[in-house]
Amino acid sequence: MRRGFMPSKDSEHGRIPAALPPTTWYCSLAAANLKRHGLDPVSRYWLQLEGSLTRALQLRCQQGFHVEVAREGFYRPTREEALTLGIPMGQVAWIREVRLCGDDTPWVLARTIIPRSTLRGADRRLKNLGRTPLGAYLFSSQRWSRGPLQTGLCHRRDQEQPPVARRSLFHSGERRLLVGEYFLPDLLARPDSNRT
Ligand SMILES: C=C(O[C@@H]1C=C(C(=O)O)C=C[C@H]1O)C(=O)O
Repeated sequence: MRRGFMPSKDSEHGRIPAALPPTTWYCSLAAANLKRHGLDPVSRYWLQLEGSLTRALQLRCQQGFHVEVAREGFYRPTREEALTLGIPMGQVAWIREVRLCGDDTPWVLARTIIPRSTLRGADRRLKNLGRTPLGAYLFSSQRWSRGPLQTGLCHRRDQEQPPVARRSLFHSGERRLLVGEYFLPDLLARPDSNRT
């Protein structure tokens, strides 16, 4: 196994970052752009895209789209994530980390933090998504809506890790969850990447 990577049972590519890179979050694309001048047009496109990311990726696939679950379970969010969600420090939450793959290639890494208080009633189903994309659940529901998108600049260890990310809170009444989406170089390098 190459250092810093884990093997993937499902992917033939063997280029899958095991851990998400540390990321600095900015309240807008404009704020992030002040730090990293000249964010390229393809990154800007994905960072600002409205609606379901799953759906947008599915539209770019020739052979198919699938979700690979890297880990799912009750874990402790970071302090910063707990603050962003307004949950007590140290309280465990349901954490889901996945790879969104187009044509068998990982295109996006996603990390979702779901507080325990969100896992009630019908939303208990959020623990049982498995390979069903979270976007299919959130965007088919009338109850859930998305807050503003933050832009993340990633501090990567190597060129195979995602350079940029975006993050937003989803709300349903008092319930919240936090979705982070990290764009991998294979997606950003596609010639049709920012064509709708
Ligand atoms: C929020 C969405 O759901 C996507 C699917 C995810 C999952 O299955 O865990 C995670 C993040 C998203 O990119 C979306 O499609 O926009």
